[in-house]
Amino acid sequence: MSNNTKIAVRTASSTYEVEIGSDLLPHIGARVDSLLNGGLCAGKQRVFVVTSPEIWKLHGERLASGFPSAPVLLSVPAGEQHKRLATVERLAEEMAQHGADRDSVLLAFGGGVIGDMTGFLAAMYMRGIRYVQVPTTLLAQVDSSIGGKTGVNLAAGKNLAGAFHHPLAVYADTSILSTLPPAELRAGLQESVKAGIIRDRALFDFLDTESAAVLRGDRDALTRVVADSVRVKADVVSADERELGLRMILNLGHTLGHAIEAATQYKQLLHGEAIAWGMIAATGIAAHRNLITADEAAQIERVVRAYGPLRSFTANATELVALTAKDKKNRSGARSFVLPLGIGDATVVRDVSEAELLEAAEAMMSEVNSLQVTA
Ligand SMILES: NC(=O)c1ccc[n+]([C@@H]2O[C@H](COP(=O)([O-])OP(=O)(O)OC[C@H]3O[C@@H](n4cnc5c(N)ncnc54)[C@H](O)[C@@H]3O)[C@@H](O)[C@H]2O)c1
Ligand SMILES: O=C(O)C(=O)C[C@@H](O)[C@H](O)[C@H](O)COP(=O)(O)O
Ligand SMILES: [Zn+2]
Repeated sequence: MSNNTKIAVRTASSTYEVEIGSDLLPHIGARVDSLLNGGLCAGKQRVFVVTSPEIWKLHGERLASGFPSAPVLLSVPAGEQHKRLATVERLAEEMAQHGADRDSVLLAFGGGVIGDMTGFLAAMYMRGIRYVQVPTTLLAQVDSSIGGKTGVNLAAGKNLAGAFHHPLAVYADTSILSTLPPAELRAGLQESVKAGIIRDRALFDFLDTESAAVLRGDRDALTRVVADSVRVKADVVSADERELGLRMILNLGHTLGHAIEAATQYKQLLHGEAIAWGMIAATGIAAHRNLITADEAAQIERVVRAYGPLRSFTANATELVALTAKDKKNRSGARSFVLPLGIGDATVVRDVSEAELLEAAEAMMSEVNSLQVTA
């Protein structure tokens, strides 16, 4: 426990810590009780844990063992297709039936899907209650549990309904990652590759040279990747909480990635897999514009593919470009697009034309379609 890493997120609206360690689960109850000034032990406040049956079965006992009394469980099925308003409404009704009040605290115990929905539930239940993030996937530990972006998907597009609402704290227990399916680990690592590309050359190089250790789940390698990725996210969010400028760089690969997810009804690719395609397309656009050297563009593509495989999906380029019109970064009709300038640096441009985007989407779909033929 003494070797735990603590990284602060400091925004205008709140300050909180991300604690990363390898045996945190049984200690989270005490941490939360202390954040609530003893309110749990005194029986004054109640904790509602949002989780899935699979995650609870694997790790619930270790989490529950640290709480003075058993938390109320709110269950959601696994899968991105459940990240919808209907699920959040059902959870809010269950909370009300259990007598949750404004002093109740939600705890998100799952991956990004559960984290995003729990944060949104916390933002809207009785107009806002507190919540804690206990991320159980690599993706959630390195990215989604931090920064207060909460929400759900609409049929019209990804994350189109939501709110900014920060957690009280984030507890990332890296030992939980040992049960994560390899495909989920790989997909989550794409967000760390993204963090390296936009802001941290050393992290990118580590992911490049140590990919074998990282992919076999070596504890030390993963702990370093989690801590370095969290530092990138915490720094960016602390500088621009509401995504008015700098924070948009966290969206590298997401404009086309989100379009892929919406076009495939959130069922064919994992989030990290979709943004991997998006990062390759964005790097292609940057290379065409001579914003990045051919050598660095090739390195990015190689590392993204190392954390693949990039899997095929069913969509067409025109449809994908049309879906990017719903991107939340677009303002007053102008498209915003994140491009890498090199390894460790990225920018937002506002002049990517529809034709340029279509060309990149067509190049991507030609590879996707060739994968379908050979599969
Ligand atoms: N809010 C943000 O800033 C932000 C950032 C990045 C991504 N996201 C969102 O996060 C979501 C993706 O999150 P994800 O990749 O964690 O997927 P996920 O939440 O769907 O979890 C992936 C799968 O892993 C299982 N699982 C979780 N923990 C496990 C464990 N320890 N052992 C075994 N199985 C486990 C889950 O049951 C699920 O089937 C997307 O909706 C994406 O939009 C949000
Ligand atoms: O925190 C952010 O800001 C991000 O963009 C992180 C992304 O990895 C994440 O997928 C996020 O949910 C995307 O948000 P959105 O606002 O583009 O829907
Ligand atoms: Zn993402």
